[in-house]
Amino acid sequence: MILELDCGNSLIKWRVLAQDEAGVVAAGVADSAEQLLSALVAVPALALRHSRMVSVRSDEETAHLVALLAERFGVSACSACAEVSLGGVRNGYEDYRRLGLDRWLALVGAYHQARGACLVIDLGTAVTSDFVAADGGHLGGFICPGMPLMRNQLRTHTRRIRYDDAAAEEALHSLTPGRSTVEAVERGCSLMLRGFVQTQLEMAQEYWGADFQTFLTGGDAALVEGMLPDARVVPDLIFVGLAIACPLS
Ligand SMILES: Nc1ncnc2c1ncn2[C@@H]1O[C@H](COP(=O)(O)OP(=O)(O)O)[C@@H](O)[C@H]1O
Ligand SMILES: CC(C)(COP(=O)(O)O)[C@@H](O)C(=O)NCCC(=O)O
Ligand SMILES: [K+]
Repeated sequence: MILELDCGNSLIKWRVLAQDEAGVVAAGVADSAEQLLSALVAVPALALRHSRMVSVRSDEETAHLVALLAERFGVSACSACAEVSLGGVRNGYEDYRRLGLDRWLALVGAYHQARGACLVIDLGTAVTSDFVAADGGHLGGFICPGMPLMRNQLRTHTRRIRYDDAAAEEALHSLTPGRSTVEAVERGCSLMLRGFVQTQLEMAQEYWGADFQTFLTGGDAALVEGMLPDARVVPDLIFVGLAIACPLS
């Protein structure tokens, strides 16, 4: 079996594939390395032979996780690293090592599936967009705060914005003007994200007309899914790129 990990700033997304990479045996999200280990131990008949991972966390935190996996399961994880080009895509950053590895793998995965120009939007702790031209040239992208960061900034830097997570979820069932603090904040932040996404779409149209595909991924993709009926929602897009970055043989 193969263990795949995507360590974002908020959550570790994990899944276990059958040895032939054909199917997903188990999958989940974990808050911490400890929670990940408990979830893995609970997978029936777990027999890990390989592991690959991508992390945007600190080098220390990533190394700690690699060490834990080696100790507990005897696997040495392949960690995706920065590259100038991969899977037909050329990294567009001035310094290719500075592009977030999650962005890199998501856009490599998207280009692999689109085989043409694509716009990749990842809604997690941060929201990122990346533009890849039909010839595989990465044009660059944008980073802005995601939903968790926007709401926490408001909660932390004001005196009277206070509400719990359950109320937040409820508030997003509509986007009409808020009639309570929680509705006003959650809907306001959600509209900011939609405005960002709309701008990305317009920019892609300026570059490529109608000749591109939009990919949505990340834990908060559902917040904007409705405004992009033609987008491909691919929750495991980073894992598609990860398999290209760390092939088994
Ligand atoms: N099972 C879950 N547990 C917690 N948050 C979740 C879950 N599923 C989706 N989310 C949402 O995903 C967001 C985090 O997205 P994610 O793409 O995992 O971020 P990151 O890659 O930065 O860790 C959270 O803001 C939350 O709204
Ligand atoms: C932009 C990010 C913080 C997004 O992280 P995420 O929301 O997926 O946890 C991450 O890709 C990152 O640390 N990037 C390095 C800076 C850059 O891409 O320019
Ligand atoms: K992200």
